Amino acid sequence: MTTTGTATAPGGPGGAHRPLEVPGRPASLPPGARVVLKVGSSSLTRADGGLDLNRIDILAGLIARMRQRGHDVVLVSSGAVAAGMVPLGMEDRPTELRLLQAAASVGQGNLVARWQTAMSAYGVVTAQVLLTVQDVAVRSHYRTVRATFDALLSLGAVPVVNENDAVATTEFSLGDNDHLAALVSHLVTADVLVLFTDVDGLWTARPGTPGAVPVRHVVGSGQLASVDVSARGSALGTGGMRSKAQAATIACASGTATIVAAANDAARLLGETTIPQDLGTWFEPTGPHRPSRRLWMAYASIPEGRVVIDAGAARAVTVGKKSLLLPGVTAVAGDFESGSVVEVVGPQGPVARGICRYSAAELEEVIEARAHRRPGPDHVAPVVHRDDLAELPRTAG
Ligand SMILES: Nc1ncnc2c1ncn2[C@@H]1O[C@H](COP(=O)(O)OP(=O)(O)O)[C@@H](O)[C@H]1O
Ligand SMILES: N[C@@H](CCC(=O)OP(=O)(O)O)C(=O)O
Repeated sequence: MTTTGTATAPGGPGGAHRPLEVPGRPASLPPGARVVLKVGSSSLTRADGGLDLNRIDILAGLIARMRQRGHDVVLVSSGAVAAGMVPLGMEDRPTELRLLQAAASVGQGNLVARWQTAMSAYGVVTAQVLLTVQDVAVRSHYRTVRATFDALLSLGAVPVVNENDAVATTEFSLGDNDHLAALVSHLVTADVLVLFTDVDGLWTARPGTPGAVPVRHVVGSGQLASVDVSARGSALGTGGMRSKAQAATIACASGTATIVAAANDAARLLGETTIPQDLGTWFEPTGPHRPSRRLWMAYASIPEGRVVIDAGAARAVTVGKKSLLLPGVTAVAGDFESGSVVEVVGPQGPVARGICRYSAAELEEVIEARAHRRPGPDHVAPVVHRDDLAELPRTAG
């Protein structure tokens, strides 16, 4: 993790945050709500390339007003690659990793400098937080990052977060900033996640497609089954609407309400206390706020293997809220030690992640003995105890 910040903190909302319940589509941002704002590359760049300074200034002013109204705000800002393209004379977003890293290295400094200039004009202190996948995948790092965010928010600063693209590799990158914003929402126990983009929220198909209409309210990921998010995003964005729907599902599963909206509507959404009902797509939380260890296991950890289970065990784990027991395990993939995080896969796909109390070799021995109808090792412990298990939501696409 890399952090840099400007000098003086004005104080402000900050402090210990007790998560709020945000049911339905509220008429206003709940007082004291902790908000993560994510702005996509497409919303931060001008048509002719280069950063859209006007947009940054408008958003900075809105963030300052939110802080005055008592909200803690974390900003996840894309745009490093886009900001680096003009100085490096690149006309199109590069696809080669080393060129992406070069563009991001040039652009990130410029990007955060712009945010700092814009926010300090409103008296807001900003802090740059650049994260790598290891910063969230390794449990001890995850805890450290959480403590850093806590400290920054309690001091009244607005963290400006991005992936540390200069050192990210394709194998280990966090994917896209929608996913990063959902992870950051977990890290700071956000009440609301706002994903700003270049369209008015989620539509039944890419806006402009004949018959496509906006979806204003989503309750549960089942509703996403009939929505087409397959069209790719803008020339500068990475994940399109699919990654936003997935991020919303991940945030909502752990108590964070999510709105996907056009950055053009930022003033209507954040400038007043009331939230217009005809704007963006509101995703309702589908579960309560969860302890950070479970969130880390489910969404941030990198599983070291897979434990395949039958339909009965999948039901016991998901519907019955039970521990995973040995008889339900049908196969194992990967070479992991006991105590590793594994993905638990049912007949319909992944259902949970958890800490496995057996090594892959021990589980294989049990499965082998069962297949040959001979007595197996005398194990009694659950494969994954309920306390070490985190269910996964079904995500869009
Ligand atoms: N069902 C859909 N609803 C809305 N937008 C969609 C849909 N399917 C694809 N898109 C595309 O997703 C794009 C936004 O994603 P992206 O370009 O990655 O934005 P950002 O840079 O803000 O992350 C929109 O410009 C739109 O064309
Ligand atoms: N970290 C990259 C952005 C990656 C990304 O997900 O971009 P976007 O789809 O525009 O939110 C950058 O700053 O350019």
